[in-house]
Order: sequence, then C-alpha cells, then structure tokens
Amino acid sequence: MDLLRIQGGVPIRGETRVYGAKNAALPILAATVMAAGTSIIEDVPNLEDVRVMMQILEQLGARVRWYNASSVEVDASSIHSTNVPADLMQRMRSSIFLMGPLLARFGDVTLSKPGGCVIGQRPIDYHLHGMRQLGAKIDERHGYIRCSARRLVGTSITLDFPSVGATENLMMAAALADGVTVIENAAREPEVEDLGQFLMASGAVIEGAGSDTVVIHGCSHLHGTTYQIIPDRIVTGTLMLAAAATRGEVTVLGARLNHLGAIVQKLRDTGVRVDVDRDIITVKCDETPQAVDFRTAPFPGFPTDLQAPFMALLTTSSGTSVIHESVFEARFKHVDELKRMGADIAVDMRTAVVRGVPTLSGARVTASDLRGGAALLVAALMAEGTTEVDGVKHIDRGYQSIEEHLVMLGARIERVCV
Ligand SMILES: CC(=O)N[C@H]1[C@@H](OP(=O)(O)OP(=O)(O)OC[C@H]2O[C@@H](n3ccc(=O)[nH]c3=O)[C@H](O)[C@@H]2O)O[C@H](CO)[C@@H](O)[C@@H]1O
Ligand SMILES: C=C(OP(=O)(O)O)C(=O)O
Repeated sequence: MDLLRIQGGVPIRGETRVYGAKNAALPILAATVMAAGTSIIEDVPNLEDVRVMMQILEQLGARVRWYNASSVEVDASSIHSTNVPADLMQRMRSSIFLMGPLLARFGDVTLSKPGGCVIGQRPIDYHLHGMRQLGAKIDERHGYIRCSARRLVGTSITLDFPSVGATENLMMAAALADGVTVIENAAREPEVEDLGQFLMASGAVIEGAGSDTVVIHGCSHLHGTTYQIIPDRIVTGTLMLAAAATRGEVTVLGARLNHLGAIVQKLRDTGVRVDVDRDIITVKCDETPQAVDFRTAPFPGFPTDLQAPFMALLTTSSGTSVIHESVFEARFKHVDELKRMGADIAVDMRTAVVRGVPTLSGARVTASDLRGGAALLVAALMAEGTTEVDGVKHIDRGYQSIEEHLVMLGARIERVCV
C-alpha cells in the first residue's frame, strides 16, 4: 500500500505539459471493440483505470499493447467473449462503457454493476432504459446484467439528466443500429464530443456530439483508425489550483481554453492571475485568494470533478465561500480530511460553507475517492509541515505519476510503500 508524503509550504513553479484525458480515453478504448480491425489511440494517459480497461479488452480476446509510451493499439478482430469479468467491472465505473459497444457489434453482452468512485448512488438506469429503447432485452439476475438484441433499431431517447456515461454508451450502441437515433438532453462535455470524433473517424455518422442533441445515423460496421484524444481538462485544472494554492506560478502547455472556461473564470474571480496564450495557460498567485461561491453543473458549468480541489484552495482564502454540489449527492468525503488539516468547513446536505483560515497544517489524511484525493494533495502542498496522504490508489486511478509531475514543479513529495 502506498502513501504520499508531502512537505508543504513550497510554491510550485515551472512549465508542464498536460497529458490526454482519462475520461475521453476510457470510452474511446471501449469503443475500439466495435471495429473489426486495429485502432491506435494516441495520448493515452498511463494510469490505473486505463490499465484496467486494457485488461478488460485483453480478456475479451482483443490484442492490446502500448504501441509507444503514450499510444495504445487495440486489434479487436480476435474478440471471442462478450462477458466482462466481474472482478474487473468492480475496479472502475468506466467498465460500463463496454455495454454499448459489445451489444452493438455482437448483439450480446454480460456484465455486472460497475465500481468506481463512491460519490453518490450512481445508478445505471439511463443506460439500461436507453438500451431497451434501442431494442435490447435486459435480463438482470444474481448481480449480472445481460443485454441482447438480434439487431438494435434507431429511436428517440430523452435523458432525464445529461448523463455523460449514458450519452456515451448510447451513442456507441446507436452507431451500429439500424436507422437514426436522436439523443435529447445529451451531455455536452468535451469528452462526449471527443468520443463522437473518434467514432466518426472509425466510420460512424454522427451529428451534434458535444451539443444537447446528438443524431446518430447507424451504419453496418466500423473500421480501425488512428486517433489522438483531447488533453485532460481536470488534470489541467488540478495543476492550476495547486499553483494558486502554493502561491506559485505554473504554465500548463497543451491545454484547451474552451474546455476550461468555468474554472478559469472562477479562479480569476478569486484574484488569481490566469494568462492564456492559445494552448498555454499560466497561473500566478502571490496574494491570498478571495473567497468565491460556486455550484457544480454539467458542462459548460463548473465541473464536479474540480469541486474538491477548488475547495482545497478556498480553505485558505480570505472570507467565506459557499459551494453547492449539484451533480453527485455524496461528493464531500474530502471535507473531514481537510478539517483534520485545520480547514473550517460546514456541510449541510449538498452545500459546503468554507471559512478561510490563514494556514493549514500537515496531518495524516486518507483519500477515499479520486478528486477528493487530489484535493488533499492540493491542501498538503500549501500546508505547514508534513502531510501523509493515504488511499493513493484512488488518486492513481486518474493522475499519471502524480508525484513525479509535481516534483518537476518543485514540490517536495515522495511515494512511500508501507
Ligand atoms: C469516466 C467518466 O467520464 N466519468 C465522469 C462522468 O461520470 P458518469 O458518466 O458516471 O456521470 P453522469 O454524468 O452519468 O452522472 C451524473 C448524475 O446522473 C446520475 N445518473 C447517471 C446515470 C444513470 O443511469 N442514472 C443516474 O441517475 C448520477 O448518479 C449523477 O448524479 O461524468 C461525471 C459528471 O461530469 C464526472 O464526474 C465523471 O468524472
Ligand atoms: C468520478 C470520476 O471518475 P469515474 O467516473 O471513473 O468514477 C472522476 O474522474 O472524477
């Protein structure tokens, strides 16, 4: 079991390049099973969830390998199973992305409830309801879910909430259905658009991916392709927040401003300086940030995945901030740990009130989910003294060699095997 030991109070400085987005890489890797050929996905981050997805693809019979340090090659022509192993389903939420692609290509898939960050109930009812609307028969028993269909038929689907995962799963299933599928109230996240771009590069016909109405014209087959995924906006945001929290100056290369509007705006509202020059973002902070209020919302709103790291920054701001978490009902697990470090935070249901304190102090804390873990790192980097962050496996699910990345920026952080 690993923990991260951080000597806080050191401003981070320097230049770093952001790698590809986990939340784009995972559905795109799952979608490679739809092509009876070889796909090469570039800019794939080497992190735990990606490794689990590669293991799943291998167990289904695909030939999967790192083509080079940041590209993954998947040859899906040899797939011989449509059964996603239960132990791998448990390892991450994104295992659910196998549902649409396997059903679409083979007419059959058996899986179980996915694991992943415990940040709310996270049901999969929109996914299942949409698959039924496309003509799939769903059989749920003994914890297993079997979806089957002789053929999927295009239809009109309106989501109750713009779920990222459901939009992506249904887009993938509909890509090989007969006829046209329209998804209304679709999620508009950049990762949804990226999946759409990948599917189109593989031969699918899709309009509007990344808008609230996606139209998918089903086709008979997809082919292999080479595709580069988008930069990770959540990693970019985390680095920007770490720079501000430590009162440092960091330049992130390869970012996409149009994916980061809400976070750039909110950071500027705190008084932190954010300069943007095409795909280069520089964050500089030499004064105490001002308190700000925000509420998380689907894109282009403030991303729920940066709620916890932003809260960490606000713990030492000047004034009182009110944060409302509107996407997940239980995404405040980091609060008690931040309080252990001296933060003053009160939570009432989905609202957190953060009263800024002059400094945090190092403590032993435990990450219990991915972005909550990132928040603890941001807090640890600015705290006085030493912080030990336990539960690093959660952070490793979504950040590639996080300590190496931060050490390059001058952070004093080491991974300790206990
Ligand atoms: C791998 C990936 O891309 N993960 C992201 C994805 O998760 P994920 O795709 O799981 O998130 P969703 O957008 O589906 O969830 C949003 C809300 O809808 C609810 N819901 C969702 C599906 C469903 O069938 N029924 C239902 O009620 C969820 O419980 C949640 O309250 O989008 C989230 C919201 O931006 C991000 O925090 C995650 O990082
Ligand atoms: C919640 C997240 O991931 P997942 O949906 O894979 O659990 C996340 O990336 O913050």
